[in-house]
Amino acid sequence: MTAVAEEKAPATTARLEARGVTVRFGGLVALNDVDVQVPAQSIVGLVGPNGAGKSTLFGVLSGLLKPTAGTVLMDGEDVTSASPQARARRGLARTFQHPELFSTLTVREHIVLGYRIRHAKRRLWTDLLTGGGFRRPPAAETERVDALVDALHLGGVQHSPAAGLPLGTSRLVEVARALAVDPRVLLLDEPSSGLDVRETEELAATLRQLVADHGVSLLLVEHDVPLVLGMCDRVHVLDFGICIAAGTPTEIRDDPAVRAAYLGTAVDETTEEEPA
Ligand SMILES: Nc1ncnc2c1ncn2[C@@H]1O[C@H](COP(=O)(O)OP(=O)(O)OP(=O)(O)O)[C@@H](O)[C@H]1O
Repeated sequence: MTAVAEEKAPATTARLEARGVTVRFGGLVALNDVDVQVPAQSIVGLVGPNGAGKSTLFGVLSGLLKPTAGTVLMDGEDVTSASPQARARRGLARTFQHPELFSTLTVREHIVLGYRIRHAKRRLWTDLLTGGGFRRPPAAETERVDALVDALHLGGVQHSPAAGLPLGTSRLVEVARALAVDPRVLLLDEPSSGLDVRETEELAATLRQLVADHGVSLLLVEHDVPLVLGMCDRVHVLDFGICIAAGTPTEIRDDPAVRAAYLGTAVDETTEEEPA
C-alpha cells in the first residue's frame, strides 16, 4: 500500500464531492444543482443518456470547467478554483474517453512515466531531455510497474509501442498509467468503451481489487449500465442535467423514476434471464 493511500480521510469526509453544481452554457443548463459524493475506498458510477451532463460534471470535478454555481471539495477542502494540476497534486487523476498515449513510447514506458511523475519527476525530465532513454530503474519502481503490468494483463505487450495497439489495450494502458501516479481518486471516462466482454469483466475485477488493496476511490462515467450496477457501491443517474436518482445499485434498479426515464431494459439485463 502506498503512503498516499494509507492516509485515509475521516469516514464522513468524501474524497471528492460536487455540492450544488450548476453549469450553464449560454441558455442551456447542462447541470442543475448536482450533488455527488465519492467516499474513501469506494466506486461511484455516473450514468445517464447522451447529453445528460456526465462529461460536464467530469470537467468540473477535474478542474477543466468552472461551474456557474456550486462547490467542488477534495477531502473536505474547497478546490473549486484550483487548477487541474493543483487537483492532481492533491491526488486526483483521470482517464479520457479517447486514450491519449505517446505513439513511440512502449506500454511499459507509459506506466514508468506515470510512476516517475509522482515519485521521480527530476529523473523523468533528465531521461527524456538527454534522449538517454530510461536508465536502470530503482527496485521499487520496477516492482510497482511490474505489479501494474500484471494487474492490467499487459505482460504480452509491455515492450510494444503504443502506436497500433487496439483501443481496448490502449485503454488499459491509460488506466495503468493513471494508477502508477498513486491517486486518491481516479476519474474514469467510459473505461469499458472499446473492450470486449471478457476484457470488461477483467477490468471490473481489477478495479475492484485496486480499490480494496490500495484504498483508491473511483468515479466512473459509463454507458455500460450492467457494468456500473455490477461493480459500483453507489450510482448517480443524470437526466437533462438533473440528478434524478442516487443510491446503491439495488435502489437504482428498483427506482421507478429511473426506469421510466432511462434504464428500463438495461436494468432488466442484470436481473432477469434472457428469453429462450
Ligand atoms: N462547451 C459547450 N458549449 C455548449 N454546450 C455544451 C458544451 N459542452 C456540453 N454542452 C451541452 O451540455 C449538455 C451536456 O453535455 P455533456 O457532454 O456533459 O453530456 P454527456 O452526458 O457527457 O453526454 P454523452 O454521453 O453524449 O457524452 C449537452 O446538451 C451538450 O450539448
